[in-house]
Amino acid sequence: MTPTKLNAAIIIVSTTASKDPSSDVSGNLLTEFFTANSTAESTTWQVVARRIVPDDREEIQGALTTLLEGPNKLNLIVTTGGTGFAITDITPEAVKPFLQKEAPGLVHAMLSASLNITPFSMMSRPVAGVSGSTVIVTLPGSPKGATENLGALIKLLPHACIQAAGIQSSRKLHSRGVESLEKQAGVHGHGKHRPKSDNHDGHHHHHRHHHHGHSHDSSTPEVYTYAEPRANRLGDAVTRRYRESPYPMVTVKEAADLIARETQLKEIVEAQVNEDLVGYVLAEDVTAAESVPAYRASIVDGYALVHSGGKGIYPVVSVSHAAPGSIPPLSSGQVARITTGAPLPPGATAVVMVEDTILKSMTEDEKEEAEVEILVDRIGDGENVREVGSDVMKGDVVLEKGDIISAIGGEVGLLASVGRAWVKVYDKVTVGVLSTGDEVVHHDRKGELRLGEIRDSNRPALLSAIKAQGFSTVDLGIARDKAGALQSILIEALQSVDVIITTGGVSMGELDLLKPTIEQSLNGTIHFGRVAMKPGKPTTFATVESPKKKLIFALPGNPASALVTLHLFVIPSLRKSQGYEHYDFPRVRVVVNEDMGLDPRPEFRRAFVRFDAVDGRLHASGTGGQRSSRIGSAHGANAVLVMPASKEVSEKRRELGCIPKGETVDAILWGQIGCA
Ligand SMILES: Nc1nc2c(c(=O)[nH]1)N[C@H]1C(S)=C(S)[C@@H](COP(=O)(O)OP(=O)(O)OC[C@H]3O[C@@H](n4cnc5c(N)ncnc54)[C@H](O)[C@@H]3O)O[C@H]1N2
Ligand code: MOO
Ligand SMILES: [Mg+2]
Repeated sequence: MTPTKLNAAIIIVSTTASKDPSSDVSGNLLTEFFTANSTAESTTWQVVARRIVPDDREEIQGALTTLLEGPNKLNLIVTTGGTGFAITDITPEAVKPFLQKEAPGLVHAMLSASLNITPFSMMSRPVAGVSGSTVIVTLPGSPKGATENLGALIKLLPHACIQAAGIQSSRKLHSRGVESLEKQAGVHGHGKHRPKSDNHDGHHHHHRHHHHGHSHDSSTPEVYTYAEPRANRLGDAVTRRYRESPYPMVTVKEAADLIARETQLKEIVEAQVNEDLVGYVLAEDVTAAESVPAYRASIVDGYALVHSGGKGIYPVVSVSHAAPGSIPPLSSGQVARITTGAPLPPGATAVVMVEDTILKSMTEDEKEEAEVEILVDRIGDGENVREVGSDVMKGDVVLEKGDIISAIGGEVGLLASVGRAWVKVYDKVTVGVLSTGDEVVHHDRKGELRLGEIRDSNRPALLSAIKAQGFSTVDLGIARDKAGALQSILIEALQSVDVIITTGGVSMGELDLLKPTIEQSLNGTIHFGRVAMKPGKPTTFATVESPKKKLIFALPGNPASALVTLHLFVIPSLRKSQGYEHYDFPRVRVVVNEDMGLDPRPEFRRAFVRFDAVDGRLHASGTGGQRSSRIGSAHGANAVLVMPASKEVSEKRRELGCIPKGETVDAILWGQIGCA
C-alpha cells in the first residue's frame, strides 16, 4: 500500500537559538525523530519547514500564520520550548488562540508519559489541538523532553492528522467536475488560520479561506492531497466576490522554489551541429571519434628534418603543403619544405622555422630551392610538431552532458573539429504569449485611441525578451475578458506550446478571469497566486495536465510588472527545462549612484549597471519613475536592484527611507554590463 505522506513543520521557540541558530539541537533531533518514525508501508513524515523564533508572542504567532498560510499544506506543527513557568515562557499562550479545537487527550498523553520519567514535567504546560486542518502540539524545550513527548503521540498522530485534514484521494479530486466542487464548497465550512479574536491582542493578519477537500467516500485512498483554494467562481453573483484575495502571499524565494519544483526537463532530441545549436544543453557526453590532428603536423612554416642533424647545409628533397595527398619519406641529411599544418614526411622528427634558415642554392630552372642552410643547433625531438591526438585524442570525452553550447563558439567549434554532425540535446521550450483585456488593442492599430483603450505593449516586449533568450515563441494574440474566449484560447494553445504566459487579469477585479479559468475550466492547479514583491504582486503560477504537464505563468497586466516577473520567474524556468544547471540570472553587488527609495514590499528596481574603471566596482543608476505601469522604467535597464522591504533594513536606513547613494545592494543582471 502507498504510505500516507504527512507534512510537518517545527517551530523552535528559543531566544538564544534565534540569535545563534547553531546552538539549537532540537530542530535536528525532532526532524530525525520524524524520519525514524516513517515507515514505507504506512506513514512518511516529511519536515517541510523549520523556523526559529524568540520567546515572543508576536513572533511565535507570526511564524504560525506564515506556516499555516504558506504554500506547504501542513498536517502537523510542533513547537518546542517556552512551555514552562519562567516569565518569558509564552508559547502555550501564543498558540492557544490558533486552536479552533483543543485536544486535551494529546496533552494528557504527553504529561502522563513524561511524569513517568520525571516529576518536573508537572511544570510543563502543553497545549494541543487543531487549526483549520493542521494539528498543532507544543513540546517542551529540552531536546530530551521534546522527543519523549512527541514519542508519546507519534503512533496516533497520522490518524489524528488525516482526520483533521479530511484528506481524500487525489484521483477523486482531479476527476471531479465543477458541479461536485461547488457542492463541496456549499457543504463544508472553511478553516481559518487566525487566532480567535477574543484572545487576540490587536495584531491583524490577512486570512485565506481554505477549501480543503473533504471526502465522505469510504474507499481506501492511495495518495493524499488537498483540494486547492478556489478563486471567484466564473459567473459569481456580485455579493459573492472576494473582497480579500484567497491566495496566500508567498515570498519571492518560495515562488521561485515552487516553479523550480514544477519545471521538468524537456525531452531529448538530436540536433544538427551548426550555428543554430547555440543555447542548447547537451544531453550526452560527446566522445571524439577521431584524433585532432589526425596526422603529425607542422606548427610552423619551415623545413622538416631529422632533429639530430643540427647546423649545416641540406638538400631540399620534397615539399609538403597543407593539403591531402602523400609525401615521400625523408632520410637523415635531407630536409623537406613544409607549411603550417602540413603532414610531416615519414622519418622527419622536427621542423625548423624558415626564419632560422638561409637559401643556399636554386635548381637550374630557378623554380625550386636546391639547398638551405640550417642556422640553429640543438633541435629537439618533436620540435614544432603537433603529434597525432595532441589536441584531442580519439576516445576523449570532449564535451559533457549538461554543457551549454555557448554563443562564443568554443563548443560548436570543438564538436565540428571531431567530426560530429548531430548531438543529443534537451529540446527547446515553446512559449506562447497572450495578452488579455477588453481595453487592449494591437500596438500598430491605426487611428487614435478611444476612451479606455490601451496599446498592447506586453506582448511585443515579452516575445522579444523570450526570443532573445533563444526560445521558440508563439504569438497567441489578445484575449477578451470573456471566460469562454479565454478558456478556448488557452485550451487550443496548450496543444502546441509547453509554456503559456498571459498578462493581465490576475488581480482583484471582477474581470480578472485568469485564476478562475485556470482552476475551473482547465482543471489546473494554482501553486501560488500572490507574491510579496513590487512590482508583480498578483503573479500567478499554475500547472495543467494536458495530458502532459504544462506551465502557465499568469503575469500582471502592468507592463513593468510583466517584464520584471518574466525575468525573475519565467526565464529561469525555461532555462531549467532546457537543462541549464545555473538557470538564474547572475547576481552581483553594486554601488548605487543615487538614493534608492525603500518600499514596504521587497522591490525590484530597474537599473543600469556599469563597470567603473576608476574604482573597479559595479555601479547602478536608476531608470526614473518605478510605477509598474511605466514601461519606460525598463528602458535602458540591464538589471534590477534587489531592494529589501523597508521593515527588513536597519533603523538608520528605515528612517532615511532609502538605500543612500554610495552604499551597495544586490543586482540581478539581465543583460550585459555596460562600461563607463
Ligand atoms: N484591489 C486591488 N487592486 C489591485 C491590486 C490589489 O492587490 N488589490 N493589485 C494591483 C497590482 S499590484 C497590479 S500589478 C495590478 C495587476 O492587474 P491585473 O494583472 O489584474 O491586470 P489588469 O487589471 O488586466 O491590467 C492592469 C493594468 O495593465 C494594463 N495592461 C493590461 N494588459 C496590457 C498590455 N498587454 N499592454 C499594456 N498594458 C496592459 C491595463 O490596462 C491596466 O492598466 O492590479 C492592481 N490592482
Ligand atoms: O505588484 Mo503591481 O505589479 O506593483 O503594480
Ligand atoms: Mg485587474
